[in-house]
Amino acid sequence: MMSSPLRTRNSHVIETNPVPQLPSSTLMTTKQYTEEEVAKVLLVLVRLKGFLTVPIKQHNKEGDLWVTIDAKVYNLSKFADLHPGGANVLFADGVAGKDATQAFFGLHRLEVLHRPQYARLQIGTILGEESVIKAPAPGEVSRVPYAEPTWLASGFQSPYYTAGHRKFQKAVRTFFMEVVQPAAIQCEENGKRIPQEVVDKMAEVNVIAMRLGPGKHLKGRTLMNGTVTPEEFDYFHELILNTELARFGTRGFVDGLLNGAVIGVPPILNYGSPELQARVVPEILNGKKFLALAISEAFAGSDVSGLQTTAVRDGDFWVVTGTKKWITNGTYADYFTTGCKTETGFTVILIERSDNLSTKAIKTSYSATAGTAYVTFDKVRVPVGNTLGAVGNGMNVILTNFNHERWMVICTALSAQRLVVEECMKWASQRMVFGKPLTSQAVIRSKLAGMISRVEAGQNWLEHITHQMNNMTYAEMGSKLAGPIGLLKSFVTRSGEETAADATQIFGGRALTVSGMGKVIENYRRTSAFDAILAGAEDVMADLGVRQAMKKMPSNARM
Ligand code: HEM
Repeated sequence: MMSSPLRTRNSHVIETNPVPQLPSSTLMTTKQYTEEEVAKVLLVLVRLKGFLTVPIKQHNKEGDLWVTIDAKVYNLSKFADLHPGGANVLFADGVAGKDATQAFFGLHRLEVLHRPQYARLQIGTILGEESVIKAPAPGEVSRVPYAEPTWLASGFQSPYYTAGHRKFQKAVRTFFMEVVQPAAIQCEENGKRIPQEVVDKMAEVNVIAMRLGPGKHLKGRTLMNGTVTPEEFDYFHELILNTELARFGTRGFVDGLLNGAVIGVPPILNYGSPELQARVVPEILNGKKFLALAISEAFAGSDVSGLQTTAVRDGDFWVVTGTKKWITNGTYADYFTTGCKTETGFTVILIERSDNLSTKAIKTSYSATAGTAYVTFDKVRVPVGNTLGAVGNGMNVILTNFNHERWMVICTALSAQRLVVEECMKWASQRMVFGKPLTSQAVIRSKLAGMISRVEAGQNWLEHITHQMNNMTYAEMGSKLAGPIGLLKSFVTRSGEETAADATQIFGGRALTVSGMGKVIENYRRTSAFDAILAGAEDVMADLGVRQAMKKMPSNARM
């Protein structure tokens, strides 16, 4: 009476006898049933006799269409006409009523199956077969080779990271995947600023404060629910934060994630008066107010000496007039850390938004979620107490601040680059051409070799510099690391452009569409140039590195 299920990998034919054979039927619902419920289900199924006797392969026609993908059974009968790829493809030989796993993953990202409107098309699983294709759970590291920095790969050691860093990394990844990633994807698409509830949650675990790096501003704060103490927090913790937040393939959002504060608050911490710090810093670190760094102008970018915004003294006030361009987070910032021309050189002044300060969004080729603005100061009156550092010492304030900003850009740029490597590794393995995976082509493997080598070289250099930062004073960093950081930034962004070009070749037309298989590559190809410009143009960075080295050439050095 009991016949055993017969199934082949390709057809999923399963013959069953009607009633007592439920366990060996073609599918088993994912819901867990009690014995009592099972009995009820059996009764219902008895009435639907045909259901148990029809093998999956016969559900292959209009109005009755099933496919299996990775041991899960999907009923596409009603969906076929709504399918974005058209109904015809679903009725093709090798798809309708069959195992469509390979066809599906050649055309869709796994996340498609997780979208609620599609997840509900799943009506069961194939008995005795395990679903093997899974997205990493929140906090989990990827097992795709080179998808993670080596210190996170199983079996590898690192001289830099402690057990504490590992614990922190896991907590940060979980937090970012659960709390930030959904907002990142939405904001990247709709161009809106980061939602306040996400900012509040980040403030709760002190992400905003930690992104400014180690220092006294962390004192008394509970970091990532106590995973690390303020005293233990070092630049490797900050590197981890920067790495994790750039893993979503949403470059505009990386800047939208309050980068203005990351680059604009350090001058207040390092040069602001205690009163100013006490008034302004807590509300920013608690996510209640926003800040932007306002240095670049239409008149001057990397050549800060050409700035034209002026600040003129009038009693206890500065009167600031001028414009600033490309100001990240500027559209919604409450404060602007602003580089101004004063009588005796340059001075950095913290300026609060007021009626005389207006901002206008600038359309860029990355998402408006970054809040890129054109800022106009129309005789804005600012208390002299808002001066950051000595009057005339602004160039020093700006230049020392650049080190941390550029190092942060390197961290996020490398993380985004590594994500591209992961995408290419996956795609080259799952994409079939002429009956073989893309990886069977030597030219593809050669491109992968190039992109892996570049990201690994950048990572190792970054970790080496980060180690120096942990062991130097702020002033030492300024004098010793400006050159190496400039060179590394230039190396990483140049690598990024090569990697974007290689990835585009590997993904072909898919790299040109903002959704679907190549969406990460499209975003990266379109936005990697931002890293090569923001915080110092690539060529200027390379030149800075060499100029700094030349300054240190011993006068008696000869060949
Ligand atoms: C559960 C089953 C399926 C769902 C929910 C689904 C959903 C989708 C969605 C949402 C898209 C739009 C592009 C994207 O977001 O990736 C799409 C495109 C497409 N789908 Fe499906 N699909 C399914 C199964 C299949 C199968 C079995 C095939 C077999 C050939 C197929 C062929 C296509 C094609 C050719 C496109 C257009 C791809 C492109 O423009 O690059 N789909 N599908």
